[in-house]
Amino acid sequence: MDNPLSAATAVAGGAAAATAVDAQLPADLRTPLRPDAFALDEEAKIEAIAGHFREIMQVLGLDLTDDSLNGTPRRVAKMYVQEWFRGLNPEYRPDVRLFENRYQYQQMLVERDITLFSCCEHHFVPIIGKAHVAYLPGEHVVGLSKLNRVVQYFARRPQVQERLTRQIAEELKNALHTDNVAVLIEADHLCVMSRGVNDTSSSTLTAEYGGVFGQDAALRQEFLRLIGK
Ligand SMILES: Nc1nc2c(ncn2[C@@H]2O[C@H](COP(=O)(O)OP(=O)(O)OP(=O)(O)O)[C@@H](O)[C@H]2O)c(=O)[nH]1
Ligand SMILES: [Zn+2]
Repeated sequence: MDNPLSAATAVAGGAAAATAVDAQLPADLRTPLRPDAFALDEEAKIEAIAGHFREIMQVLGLDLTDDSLNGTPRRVAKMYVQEWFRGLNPEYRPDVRLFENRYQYQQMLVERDITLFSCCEHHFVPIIGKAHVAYLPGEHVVGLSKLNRVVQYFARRPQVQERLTRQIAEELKNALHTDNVAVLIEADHLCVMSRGVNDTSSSTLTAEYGGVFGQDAALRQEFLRLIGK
């Protein structure tokens, strides 16, 4: 198949858009993207991926005239572009709305058990788990759902759990104007469970403690207690 990026569907400005992705994060935390990451629009990406996935199925020997298999290449392509890897598109970066902390709430706020669905960038199979985030409010508080949305935005990419954890923490620090942010992720990696070592009982925990969470062991303990650890 021809390289779809050399086709007439390529649009000017793609390079500029790609460098804007994760620009708010330190360079070593940005998801590695090609400069032409946005040269194709969503529909062109779905078409191109469907074509490639059709070839994979054909190489595997599957009969694509079968009415159950026939729609699979496009189904997978749509799932990749619009669902699993939606967080690669900076148009979906959540707008984190802050409110004035009129009630002078000073204690830790914890959003726990946030549903986490991501994809292992080494094997392209799911990572499934929970994220727990906390922050100490200053002059502002955040709309609760925005915490979940930030988790989901970075999760919906090919990922390693360490980078995902730090991306969420850095984004929240920027958005909430405070370093006092904690993120803990516990997740099952299907690449560990379903292949390779085939271990279905182990899980992976990662954490990032910013500001006073990094300095104050009692505060960290309180966070861990509140999330049931
Ligand atoms: N650090 C880290 N490693 C991960 C993550 N997800 C998957 N991996 C690991 O990435 C590694 C890739 O190692 P390779 O030896 O190149 O791949 P492999 O031959 O498929 O490895 P096995 O899984 O041991 O069969 C594996 O050890 C995976 O368990 C993650 O989020 N963080
Ligand atoms: Zn993996």
